[in-house]
Amino acid sequence: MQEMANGKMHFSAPVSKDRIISKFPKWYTPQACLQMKDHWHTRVKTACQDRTTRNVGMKMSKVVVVGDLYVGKTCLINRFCKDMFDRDYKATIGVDFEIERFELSGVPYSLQIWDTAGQEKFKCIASTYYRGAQVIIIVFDLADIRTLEHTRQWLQEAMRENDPGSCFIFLVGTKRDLLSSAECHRTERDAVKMASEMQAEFWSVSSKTGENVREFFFRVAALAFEGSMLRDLEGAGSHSHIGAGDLIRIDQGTAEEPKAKSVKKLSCC
Ligand SMILES: Nc1nc2c(ncn2[C@@H]2O[C@H](COP(=O)(O)OP(=O)(O)OP(=O)(O)O)[C@@H](O)[C@H]2O)c(=O)[nH]1
Repeated sequence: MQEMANGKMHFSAPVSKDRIISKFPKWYTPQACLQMKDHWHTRVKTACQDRTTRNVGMKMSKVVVVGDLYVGKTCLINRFCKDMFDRDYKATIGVDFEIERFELSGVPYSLQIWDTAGQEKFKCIASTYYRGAQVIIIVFDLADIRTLEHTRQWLQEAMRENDPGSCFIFLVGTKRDLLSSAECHRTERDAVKMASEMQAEFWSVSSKTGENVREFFFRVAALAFEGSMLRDLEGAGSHSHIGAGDLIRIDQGTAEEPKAKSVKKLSCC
């Protein structure tokens, strides 16, 4: 770490090369995407070139992953964060989280990714962690259409704790490796309709093969980062500055530093 002029710290350890995002990542399908542009917002681009922005500290957004049990939430997160896939099912008890570090257009940025339990008996605990999300990822199993039908309910529950105008919503179908291309096409058509209704961006992935997983999380990181920068810029008027929003403030020697790739388990047990 390195000390800043204002007494705050930022991480000096370089972000791993495969987490550097320089070009704006593309959507999965134009029929259900949150933004069709393929470049950073001009104000964000300008702010990223500013040294003050680059040195301001670590910005972070909260991402909450919800959906029925067994749809593959944990596997999705593990494929991206640890590049691993476990065939054996272990139910999430309560919630877990991972912190994943990125560098976007030269600016350090983190996603705090919350994995919640899909099982009914753990819902009450998991839902207490929904608050303050900048991104909500609703996961369903492409091979089990009932889980797509339940996504409306998951969205309602997540939005009960959040302001509709302040969240990016993603609808993600998992296990595409289990479907033939004709089956996949049919289910994706239904999912695109659902995503449009929810004003969500749709993605179709396989955590087993890794197909589209990295692309998906890069898209999440880019949209969340840009949204958070724009919020800061809007409030930048006379008092604020870039990074004032979700900046993690770390004073020298405190234990507040989130360890990259650290995992926390929180449960009722
Ligand atoms: N073939 C295939 N199996 C998958 C995929 N993703 C997950 N699975 C399997 O589906 C099962 C459930 O995956 P999990 O990630 O544990 O499901 P979850 O949604 O986190 O479940 P809860 O923690 O109970 O909410 C496991 O046996 C995984 O191996 C995938 O992309 N392809």
